[in-house]
Amino acid sequence: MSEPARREIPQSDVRSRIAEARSIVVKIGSSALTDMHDGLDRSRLDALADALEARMRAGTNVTVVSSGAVGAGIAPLGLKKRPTDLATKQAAASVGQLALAHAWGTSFHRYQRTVGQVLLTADDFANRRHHANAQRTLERLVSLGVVPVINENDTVATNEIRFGDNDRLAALVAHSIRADALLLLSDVDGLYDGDPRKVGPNGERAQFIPEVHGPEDLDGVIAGSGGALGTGGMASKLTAARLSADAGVPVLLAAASDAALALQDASVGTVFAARAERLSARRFWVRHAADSSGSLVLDDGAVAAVVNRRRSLLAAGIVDVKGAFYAGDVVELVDLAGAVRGRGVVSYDADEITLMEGRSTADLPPDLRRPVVHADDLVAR
Ligand SMILES: Nc1ncnc2c1ncn2[C@@H]1O[C@H](COP(=O)(O)OP(=O)(O)O)[C@@H](O)[C@H]1O
Ligand SMILES: N[C@@H](CCC(=O)OP(=O)(O)O)C(=O)O
Repeated sequence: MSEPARREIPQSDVRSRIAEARSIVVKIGSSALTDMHDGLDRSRLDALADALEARMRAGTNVTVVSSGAVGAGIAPLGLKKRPTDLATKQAAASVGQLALAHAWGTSFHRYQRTVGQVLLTADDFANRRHHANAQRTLERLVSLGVVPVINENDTVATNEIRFGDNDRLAALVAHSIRADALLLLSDVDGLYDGDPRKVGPNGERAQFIPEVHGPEDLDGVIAGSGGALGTGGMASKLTAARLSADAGVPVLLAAASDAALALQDASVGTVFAARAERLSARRFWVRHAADSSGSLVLDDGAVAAVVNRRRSLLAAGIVDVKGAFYAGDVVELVDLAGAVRGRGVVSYDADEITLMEGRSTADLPPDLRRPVVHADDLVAR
């Protein structure tokens, strides 16, 4: 059978920016590294290490986020398919992570390159001290010429091992280490307007989207689920790409089998342009990294003021307070219909806001006249 024709992809500013990035985060999905029956695919890891090493030799700092621990634990545990219950998933991740880290070490050892394992949870980005420590470790590893290989710390993940978390984790890492580009390598060669595995009744196939510059380019796009090895599918990649674009980091989504070209000149896959105006580190943290500890329900006037006019939130527009939180915590700002319209850092404890809600500033005692959420600490959805 002849090779399918390579797609013609025009060069663009976003692609040049990714091709010339001095520091990149490369996230590799489970589906690109593991096979249900044979576990880790060593030849695919070797090919990825070849492409990553070539980019490092060209002068780029590379940080890897590697999924695949659960997938790599399936065969050694004698399981027939990806486990669905949390305890077995965590057991598989525990067994598989050791194999995964070892496999990366072996692949890079062919170049005398050392790898360092870093296990993180998204929660670590919500905790400023953990975040600062992780950031320092990652920067030090890179300055020592070591490839950090990051994965979610699955065995301590408190909720569950959510599919696709590593896409988000990779975007948080890219922001944290101030990377110039994020590459998401998967088993699909880019973004399509629908699931590329599906064929319509008249043989219609999903259309490839080479560049995304803003939400308008995603109109009508159906982001479907992932493969059998269990992942977040396209939806989690789009969320991660948006998060990264907010942070000012452009994204390339490509097939891991195209890693050599993706890393060499970004001439494959879909690119997501970064927003020209970056969110400040503080607002980025409020929107993406911090856990929310509760919520404030706002009346329509308050929603219009904070969402449309970017004003501070005053007590007068609050109709309800939910959850136990303290001054300095991040809360969700919810409208009367229950939709989340923003997030912000509160200046008061939940108990105090309960006493203040609905009251105009002039009616409040002098020590409670500051806005409940200052405009600088508030991000609209
Ligand atoms: N709109 C879409 N565009 C591209 N791929 C899609 C889309 N919707 C669903 N997919 C599927 O998402 C899968 C990639 O996601 P996933 O399996 O989570 O990868 P990974 O393991 O790399 O995180 C692809 O196999 C693809 O079939
Ligand atoms: N931490 C998990 C992977 C979670 C995840 O996000 O997977 P994927 O969507 O394949 O990147 C593992 O190593 O199996």
